[in-house]
Amino acid sequence: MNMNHYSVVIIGAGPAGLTAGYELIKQGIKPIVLEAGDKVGGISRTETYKGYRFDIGGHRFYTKIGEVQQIWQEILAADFIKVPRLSRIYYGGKFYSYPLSLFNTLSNLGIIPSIFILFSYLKAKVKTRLFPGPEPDNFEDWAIDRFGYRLYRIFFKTYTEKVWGIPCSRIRADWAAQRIQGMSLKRAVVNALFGSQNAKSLIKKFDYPVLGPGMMWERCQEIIESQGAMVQLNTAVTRIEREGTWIKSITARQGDRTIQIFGDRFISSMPITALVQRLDPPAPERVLTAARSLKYRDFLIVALIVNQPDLFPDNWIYIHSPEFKVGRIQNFKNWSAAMVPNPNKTCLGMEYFCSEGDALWELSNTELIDLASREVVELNLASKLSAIEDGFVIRQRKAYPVYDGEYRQHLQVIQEYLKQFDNLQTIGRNGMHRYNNQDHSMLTGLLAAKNILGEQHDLWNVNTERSYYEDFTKEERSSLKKQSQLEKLPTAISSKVN
Ligand SMILES: O=c1ccn([C@@H]2O[C@H](COP(=O)(O)OP(=O)(O)O[C@H]3O[C@@H]([C@H](O)CO)[C@H](O)[C@H]3O)[C@@H](O)[C@H]2O)c(=O)[nH]1
Repeated sequence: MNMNHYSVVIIGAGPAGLTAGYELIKQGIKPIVLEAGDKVGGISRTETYKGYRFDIGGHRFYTKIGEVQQIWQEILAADFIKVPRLSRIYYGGKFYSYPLSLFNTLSNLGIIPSIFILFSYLKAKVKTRLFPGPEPDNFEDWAIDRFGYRLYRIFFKTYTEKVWGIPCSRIRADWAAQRIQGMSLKRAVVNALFGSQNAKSLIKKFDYPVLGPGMMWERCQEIIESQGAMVQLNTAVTRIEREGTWIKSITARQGDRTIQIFGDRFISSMPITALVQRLDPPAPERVLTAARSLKYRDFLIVALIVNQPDLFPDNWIYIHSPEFKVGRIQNFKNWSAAMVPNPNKTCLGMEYFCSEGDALWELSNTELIDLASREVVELNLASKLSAIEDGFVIRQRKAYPVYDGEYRQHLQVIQEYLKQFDNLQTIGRNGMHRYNNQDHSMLTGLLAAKNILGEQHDLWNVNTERSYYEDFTKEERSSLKKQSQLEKLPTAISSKVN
């Protein structure tokens, strides 16, 4: 067995792990990064099929976190493009602009249903004013309180249930509080009427690496390696050896080789459940039980190559209608023209939310490509089946940590146990079982590295203390703009690499 010692060992080369590595090398520490997969970027990687590039989901680069914006600029400044945001919701045979536009919404819904929606909204408002109760703990009650039943049914229930595969009444309100708290009907109407005149508005343009999000992480890997640190791919952690509450080493499989890596400090972005289950000697039974009880939602994407140049103008479309299994459709050339090798063709990402082992997950690739092809034609987004030339399937395990009724207490048990380990920090989406976006995952990686350098940050507060929402005030927007102009100046690291 091969054995080595490193001052810092990082598990996972997704956005969180690589950000930790990047910060450490900037400060002169050379960590080793171990990645189970064959490429870097985690869920933010870019896959390629016959020259067509696609995301696992869609990855916009926008953030309110100055430090993250700075890292993006340092790594990729010249290779970002500005992409206009356009997305719509498909429901009941109609397309709704998103964010909602008053005229489009009213004309799609019709006057009478719109009046019913308004009354149901007012009913919810009157109820919460006259009979204020405790904050609802499930998503259904949370959304009805804020939007009224009818709006909830059209714009939240069906899509949310597709994403999570469980009824909205079984999803904790924490999820909504983290993702959609800032929205209200009143605000949607003000936005629709006054657009950018409104104090806060959703971003209309976002940054995107010209070759997809994976480009950011491949470049980050290059920078880390150019400074003498190592990113080892195809390296799956199989055991984490501990002495009490001190991690001593990690055993990993690299093809048919087994390696053991000793370290002083460990940072892990692997799923927190797997981390706990790989501890040796094993964690206490109550911690293992908690780990077995946390759940994930999986995801699969069917990339369809269509022999038509322009199918629709959106970056992506949400498919709320329950009669379609597809949840969201990405049109990658509308993110960056360089994502498709032939401008006369289109590559769509048909996204299906599912759970490993369920009927969708178990379909063969051919069946999935047939299903996606049929659905895209029935949605009138592609003209005919014969226009679909080819397809490719990617299955992504553990795409989303599930916030069901019990997750909090299970996570608490694991968190309390892991907090006793002085040389281990968990970061990132699955590393903390928190539905982070890329920027918040990166921030946990950045702060973990800073902790190693002597600062003291509580990673479990990230995303609860820093705002998630993608609406920006004019002040926030102009401060980030100023900052990114400053950051276009080469820094020590980016000038070395470029
Ligand atoms: O045993 C294991 C298990 C996993 N890995 C690798 O760890 C990487 C984790 O990356 P990722 O799942 O992408 O998670 P991370 O928190 O670093 O990144 C976040 O970014 C966004 C995302 O891009 C959506 O916007 C999201 O918040 C998080 O995904 C991955 O490469 C695994 O293969 C391992 O090495 N060993």
